[in-house]
Amino acid sequence: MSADEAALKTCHERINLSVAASHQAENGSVTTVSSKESEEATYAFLPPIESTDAHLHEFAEAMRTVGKALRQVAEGKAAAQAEAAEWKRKYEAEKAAKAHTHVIKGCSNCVKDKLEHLATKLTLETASADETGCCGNHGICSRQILQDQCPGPNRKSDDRIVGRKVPFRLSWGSNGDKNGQHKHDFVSFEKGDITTAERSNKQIFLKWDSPPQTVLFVTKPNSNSVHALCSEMVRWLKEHNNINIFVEPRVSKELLIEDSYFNFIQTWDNDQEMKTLHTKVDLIVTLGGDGTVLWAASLFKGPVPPVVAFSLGSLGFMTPFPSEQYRECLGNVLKRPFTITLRSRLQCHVIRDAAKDEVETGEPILVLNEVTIDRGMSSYLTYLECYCDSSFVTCVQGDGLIISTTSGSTAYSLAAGGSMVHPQVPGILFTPICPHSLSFRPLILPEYVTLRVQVPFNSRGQAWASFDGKGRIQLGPGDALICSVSPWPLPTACLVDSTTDFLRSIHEGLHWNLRKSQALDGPA
Ligand SMILES: NC(=O)c1ccc[n+]([C@@H]2O[C@H](COP(=O)([O-])OP(=O)(O)OC[C@H]3O[C@@H](n4cnc5c(N)ncnc54)[C@H](O)[C@@H]3O)[C@@H](O)[C@H]2O)c1
Ligand SMILES: Nc1ncnc2c1ncn2[C@@H]1O[C@H](COP(=O)(O)OP(=O)(O)OP(=O)(O)O)[C@@H](O)[C@H]1O
Repeated sequence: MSADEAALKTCHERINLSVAASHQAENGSVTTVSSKESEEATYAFLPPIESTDAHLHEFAEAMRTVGKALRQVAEGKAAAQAEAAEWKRKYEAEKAAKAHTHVIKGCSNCVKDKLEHLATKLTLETASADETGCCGNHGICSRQILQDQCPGPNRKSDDRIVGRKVPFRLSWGSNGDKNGQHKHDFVSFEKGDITTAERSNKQIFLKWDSPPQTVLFVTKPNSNSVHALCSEMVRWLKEHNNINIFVEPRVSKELLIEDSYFNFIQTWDNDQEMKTLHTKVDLIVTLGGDGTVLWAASLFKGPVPPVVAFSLGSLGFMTPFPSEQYRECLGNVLKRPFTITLRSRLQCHVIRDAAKDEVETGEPILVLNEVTIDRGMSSYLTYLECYCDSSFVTCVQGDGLIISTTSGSTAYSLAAGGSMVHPQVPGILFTPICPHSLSFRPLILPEYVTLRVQVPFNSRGQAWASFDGKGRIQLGPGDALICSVSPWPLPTACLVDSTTDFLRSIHEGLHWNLRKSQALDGPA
């Protein structure tokens, strides 16, 4: 072997070592090596080569540059990961602090004590009604909590418009009741609002303690048939049931232009007033398709009153009530117990330049169907790093990713190959959009996890997040989206029950597994 060949071999070996070190660095161990040490190591691997061969010299220089570039990439990634971990820690701390404040603000003692009291009653008391009208068995009454509400800063001004919400009770049933599991499994209240502190896996029934007094109408815009039905239903509810009516500001104007008869309807003037709607409204009626239910859910950033969704769209997965029979349907819902589906929602935070900035303290964006991160107008693949709690899930390379609720499983996620999931199943769907990989199957994760989707610093393109198909937000390298299940689900009234309604929607809406039956004649 000549001196030049020997020098070239040494050079190759050292470059391989350098590349291996960079790979190791990418896998996380780089955090133990300072950048200076790393720089020195690179030069130690590749000392200047004394050679008269110009090509060999050029080659060695090029390889040194490659080694340096690899090191820089690995170090950049490791730094980003370290900073991302730090930001997640801050985020969790902030969340914990907020939760603590919330509990204190919400007069934790009275609510918690009542819940504990009610839970004890659930297990101890007999089925006979007590003096508050609560059976104390197989359910929770909102009455005690409502009667004992802590005075809030806006209490007086809120009460001026309409009275308090009427109390109701939730109960559940399933064939498995005999095994006693129900003792640990209940839907809870916070000042009369439905939450999923402990999610029920049973069919839930809602029973008013006294008839509802206030109904909010949410209607699809620009539709004559919807407008006509809305005005008819408002009249009927007022005249036959003496119900207070709330409508959106747009609808209020339309109804008042139509007839001064509608002077009694109420609306809101600004976001602040809108935020207190849940304290005044007993029931929401939607007139439209699934998009109108999504819209209604988006008006409530916290607790949502039960929704009765009338179908005036083409598909209607979440709109089981036939609008032609509104008198019968509304009459039943106002007077009799009815079954509800608790549809979980996702709360999303966009964190800018995740590795560096402080936690965004803004309100979360709530979605009922899904949050989508896609490539927008870009013709490049999206490149997204996904984490589930502190575990790395995968890198998405493709058109994007859908993080969906079970209610959204029949929407965009389904179109991208995700499974259809019953809306009461507690889970989060993780569905890639056109992944450039043969083995990227969709996942369903448990409901308690927090997902983080991050655009890495070395991503070629931008990414775009959209929420229930609306409100697109651009995500640049370093930005991240944090997503977890909200404590505020959307309770939707069922026409029959949760499962019957779900199966009807996939049969009628999608013609699921519709196939002509085989003829009897044929091979024996
Ligand atoms: N390729 C796709 O299938 C695709 C693409 C974009 C958006 N979407 C869906 O559209 C939703 C927004 O709905 P929109 O009405 O405001 O927009 P839209 O008017 O464009 O309607 C989209 C369609 O999705 C249906 N849909 C909505 N939610 C559904 C659900 N939970 N289950 C079954 N079908 C559902 C609607 O009935 C409608 O037919 C998004 O949340 C997303 O899930 C689907
Ligand atoms: N109250 C509202 N205010 C503003 N926009 C609304 C409202 N209700 C619905 N929309 C929007 O109108 C669009 C159409 O609504 P929706 O999906 O209910 O009707 P549709 O398209 O006729 O029904 P389907 O989707 O079943 O065919 C949706 O994008 C939705 O976001």
